Amino acid sequence: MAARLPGVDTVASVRGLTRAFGDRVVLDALDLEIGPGEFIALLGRSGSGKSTLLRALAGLDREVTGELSVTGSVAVAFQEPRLVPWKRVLANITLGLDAPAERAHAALAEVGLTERAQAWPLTLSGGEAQRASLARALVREPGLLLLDEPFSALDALTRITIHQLVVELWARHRPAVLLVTHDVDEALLLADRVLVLDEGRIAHDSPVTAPRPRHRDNPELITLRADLLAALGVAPEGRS
Ligand SMILES: Nc1ncnc2c1ncn2[C@@H]1O[C@H](COP(=O)(O)OP(=O)(O)OP(=O)(O)O)[C@@H](O)[C@H]1O
Repeated sequence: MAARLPGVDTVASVRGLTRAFGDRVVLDALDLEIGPGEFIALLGRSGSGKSTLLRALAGLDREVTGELSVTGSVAVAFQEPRLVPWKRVLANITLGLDAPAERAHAALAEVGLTERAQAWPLTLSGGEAQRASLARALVREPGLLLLDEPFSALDALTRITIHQLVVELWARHRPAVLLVTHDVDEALLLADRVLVLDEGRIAHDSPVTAPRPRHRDNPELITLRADLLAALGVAPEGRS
C-alpha cells in the first residue's frame, strides 16, 4: 500500500506511484501534484492506466505502492451514475452521509433536478442520472472531485449542457477536478491543465489559459490539440 505523506499546498501529491497487474506494470513510478481548485483533464490511450490512477487517488486501490497524499475529502463520479435503484433520487444524494435533507435538496437544485427529487433512479434519463451523480459528489464538499468519463455515454446535446453545468459548479465550489476523458476537445474546452498518461507516467502536461467559455477555433486550443494528438499517437486530421 502507498505511504501517505502530508501535502503542502496541494490537494493531492503522488510520488513514485506504481501499480502492476501480474507482469503488466500499469503505473510506473508516476509523479503528479494537483493544486487546490485546479481543473485537470487526464487523457491517455485505452488501457494506459487512467482509471487505475483515479482509483488510487480515490483510495480504492490498496495494492498501489509509492507515496500518495490526499488532503481533504475526495468524491468520485463514474461513467455509469451508480445510483442505488431502491432509493429515491433525494435519498441517493446523501446516502451514507449524516446530512440533513436540506443539503440534498440544495444539491439537487444546483444541478437542476429539484423536480426529480422523489423519482426512482431507473426513471431518470442518462443526463438526469449524471446530474444526480454530480449532486451526490458535490454534497460531500470534496477538495478533489474525480470524474471518470462521466459524459462519454451522453448524447452530444446533453453533453454540452452538462459541460456547462460542470464548469459552473466548479467555479462556484472550486474543488480540484481530475477528469478522465478520451475526448481531446472535451479536455481543451473544460480544463486548465491537460495531462497525457503514457507508459505508466505523465508524458505530457500542458496548461490551458484560454478564457472560458472556450471555442474550438481558439488558436491556443488548435495548437494544443495538435500537440495532444501527437502525444496520443494520433495523426491530426488531414495528415494521416
Ligand atoms: N483489476 C484488474 N486486474 C487485471 N488487470 C487490470 C485490472 N484493472 C485494470 N487492469 C489492466 O490495467 C490496464 C489499465 O487499465 P485502466 O482501466 O486503468 O486503463 P484506462 O486508461 O482507464 O483504459 P480505458 O481508457 O480503456 O478506460 C489495462 O491493461 C487493464 O486491463
